[in-house]
Amino acid sequence: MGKIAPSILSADIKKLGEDIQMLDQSEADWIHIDIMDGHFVSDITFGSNVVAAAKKITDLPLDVHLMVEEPEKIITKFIEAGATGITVHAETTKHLHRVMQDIKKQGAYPGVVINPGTPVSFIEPVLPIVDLVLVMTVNPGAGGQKFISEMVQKIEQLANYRREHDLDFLIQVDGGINNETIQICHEAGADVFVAGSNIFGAASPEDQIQTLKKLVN
Ligand SMILES: O=C(CO)[C@@H](O)[C@H](O)COP(=O)(O)O
Repeated sequence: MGKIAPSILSADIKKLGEDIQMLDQSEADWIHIDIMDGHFVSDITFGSNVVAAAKKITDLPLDVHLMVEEPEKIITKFIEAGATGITVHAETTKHLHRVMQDIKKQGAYPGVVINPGTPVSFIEPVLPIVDLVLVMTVNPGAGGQKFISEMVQKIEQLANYRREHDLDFLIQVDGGINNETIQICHEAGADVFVAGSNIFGAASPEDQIQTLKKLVN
């Protein structure tokens, strides 16, 4: 069963609460929240207060994607705010293994993210202890970019690794996901599909979530 995780980066900030409530009533499986610090990526987005506010109005899992330097300094704040899972870029910390352990210890699922320029081999040592691997299919920092098709082989590589080593982490993809690329990623072995502009730019976001879900189920 493929899971759809709409990214609220593309929601209408003027009515973020309403958009989150709309997702809550839709067929979305998770809500994806992009946290940017203005250092690892150039933009700045939400803080843990947004996660805490979302938690009050939805029962959907809150999937927090940290695009921040030194994520170890802020994971506790986001978990206390209600994050169900935290994904951390492998490029942002010298202590990736410890951060994954700490996220788990604090009761959230640990996820590791790799940029398009980072190979799967870089995160092999943490694969046995993560619940999720996010393959960025665009360079992080903004919604609405074009899917980088070379990333499909990374999804296949991870799916093979998972099978060969009898592991059970989920494979998530993020960036440029639409009706066509979602099927390519699904066939390659991805399980969780983040989509921002494709959902919030649609005439009916609820219908588009349904369409994406049908394509992977
Ligand atoms: O993490 C990011 C961007 O850095 C994403 O979650 C985007 O929000 C995806 O947007 P679309 O490519 O689906 O518009």
